[in-house]
Amino acid sequence: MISSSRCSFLSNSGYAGSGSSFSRVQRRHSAPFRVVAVAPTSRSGDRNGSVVMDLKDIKDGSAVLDVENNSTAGGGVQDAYVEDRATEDQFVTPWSVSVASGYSLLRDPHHNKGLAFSERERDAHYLRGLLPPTVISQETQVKKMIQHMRQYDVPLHKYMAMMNLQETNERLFYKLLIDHVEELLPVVYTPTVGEACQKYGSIFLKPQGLYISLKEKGRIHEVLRNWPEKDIQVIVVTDGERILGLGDLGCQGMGIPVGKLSLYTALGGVRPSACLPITIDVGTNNEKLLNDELYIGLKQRRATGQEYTELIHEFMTAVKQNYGENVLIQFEDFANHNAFDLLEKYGSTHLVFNDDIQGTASVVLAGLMAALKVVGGNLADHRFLFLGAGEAGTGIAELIALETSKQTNMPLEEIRKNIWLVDSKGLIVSSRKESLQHFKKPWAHEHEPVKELVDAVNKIKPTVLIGTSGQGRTFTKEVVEAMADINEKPIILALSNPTSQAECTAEEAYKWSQGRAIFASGSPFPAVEYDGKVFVPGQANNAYIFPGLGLGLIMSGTIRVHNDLLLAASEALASQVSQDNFDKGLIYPPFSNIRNISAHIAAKVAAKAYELGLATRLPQPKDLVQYAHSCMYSPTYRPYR
Ligand SMILES: NC(=O)C1=CN([C@@H]2O[C@H](COP(=O)(O)OP(=O)(O)OC[C@H]3O[C@@H](n4cnc5c(N)ncnc54)[C@H](OP(=O)(O)O)[C@@H]3O)[C@@H](O)[C@H]2O)C=CC1
Ligand SMILES: CC(=O)C(=O)O
Ligand SMILES: [Mg+2]
Repeated sequence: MISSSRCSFLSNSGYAGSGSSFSRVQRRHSAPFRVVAVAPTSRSGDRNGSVVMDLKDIKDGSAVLDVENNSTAGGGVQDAYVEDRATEDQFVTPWSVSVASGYSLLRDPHHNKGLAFSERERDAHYLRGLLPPTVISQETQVKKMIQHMRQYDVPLHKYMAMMNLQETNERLFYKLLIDHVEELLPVVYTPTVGEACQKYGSIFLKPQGLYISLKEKGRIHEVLRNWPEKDIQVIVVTDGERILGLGDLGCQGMGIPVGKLSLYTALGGVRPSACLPITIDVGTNNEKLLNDELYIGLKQRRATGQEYTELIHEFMTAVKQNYGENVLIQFEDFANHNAFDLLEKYGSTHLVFNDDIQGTASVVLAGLMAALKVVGGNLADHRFLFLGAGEAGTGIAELIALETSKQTNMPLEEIRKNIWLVDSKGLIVSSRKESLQHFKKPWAHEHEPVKELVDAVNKIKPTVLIGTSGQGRTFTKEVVEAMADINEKPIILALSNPTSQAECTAEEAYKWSQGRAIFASGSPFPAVEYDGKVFVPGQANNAYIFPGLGLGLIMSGTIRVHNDLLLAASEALASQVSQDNFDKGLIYPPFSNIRNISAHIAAKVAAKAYELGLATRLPQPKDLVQYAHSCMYSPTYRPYR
């Protein structure tokens, strides 16, 4: 056991984003400057394939090269980098100065502090005159920014303002998000991120994340090396085929990995420079996008079969080569015909986690564990019916079965018989078994065919109804009323995202059950007043789980995800629900306390990983909760020397 509970691996060596290009070079203005050309070929062996050049002269923190006075093609200014004087068909080199000072410091999102630069820093870093004279604290900046955000009526405008802040001042972005998490989560995450993905082509200003398309086949290792950070701990990757409940958005799905990773940092404390959002572009089958001149992705139909498999395999191999065994790869919003196979294929060779299958399962199981404290009984006493038998539905069903089996010592096959699923063709029953996708087969029980959900409710008589269909308003009045007829306190979870795809609204669930439903949804709904009582609906979203789970895996150096780690995460989350939360009708704790919750989840996950021998960071810290806290990134500004 190590005596210290301080984080020993997530070093923030003085500056935010310690792996960034600016941290590798001397920052003081008296140090020798280098000019870096962000050129595609590598001459000097410098990182990123950059070309390092000697300078003839340095003036006021800016670099001046001795260049020949070529003929001009417009411009005519004595520009140092030849760009203005090159003829239009001549090649120019995209120069940038690689020391964060002065003007470039203000434009470096990792180090920019805006008006919070102190008087001393303004002198030391050539900022005089580049900022208005006032100096304000980060707290005041947060106050100012939240007022700014509240001025926008349109959620998408808030989203764009938040993305702009992330690209301008990363620490302020995270401080704002952490301090106002309940207000801003629906902006950077579901539901607004869904609309942002749908309109990504037209709102796209600056690229975020890394794009790997079929064009890069055979060169993925090289493409990964173009990313400026080397010390990557978490990758969230999508191929954009099932973005929330919005279908195939192709390359525009990038909003999802970007959003999920901002939650890894804000909710789970993984430092931003260790997070890498990736979109794999194999084309899209979305006709609207294929015909949209503003579409940013490959305009071709999706590659499938061997072409798809080879690209993904090259990607998985390159990730391990570049970042090692311990990098966590989170698969996000793949279509189910690929998602289960990828998880199965890479589960034994990589640290992979499918958020839609596993993260969703863990968060829902936690909600159920909490709900049973209100409703009574054990998992084995309840009967479950799902609308939707894909990644989320069958993932949740399997984890419920696993936990019930552990609690009762009954075989999984027996327990599964209490869990029923409906897909687009109706109730999954044994007569359909031959034609079912492999992940549905374990749920094909003996029963006559049933087409409609309301009939399935009346026949199966579930105590818990879970929506994972991606189809809005499918929990109709008849369905909710049937649940309320069967149960004193029906548990109804409308998990589909974004809000437009939720199986029912919070208001509908409370109204149609006469205020008796225990309700939670994937996207947030406001509180509802019914019959003089205020009901606060909870948010059953995997965002409760993946940041803490990820932190637990990273801080323990765990090399494989095991179902017991998901169960540990569920237990940790369920244990954070207080009596006060229950009194308000909540089965999840509020997001306002999420960093503390994530630390508890991380600690439980790490403890289980150590117990199973999956953790490689030894010795095991004594106090894992304290250790998790100490590993968390803080967005507070650092003083610059
Ligand atoms: N709250 C959360 O944390 C999470 C929420 N989700 C949400 O869950 C939804 C589903 O995701 P996922 O499971 O990955 O998607 P999948 O595509 O894997 O599964 C969707 C399932 O819904 C079924 N379905 C579609 N239309 C109907 C219908 N009209 N009636 C009955 N069943 C229908 C499909 O049937 P068939 O197989 O016959 O096509 C399929 O079984 C999405 O909206 C997603 O946003 C997902 C992950 C996490
Ligand atoms: C929340 C999530 O992962 C989804 O809706 O896909
Ligand atoms: Mg998802």
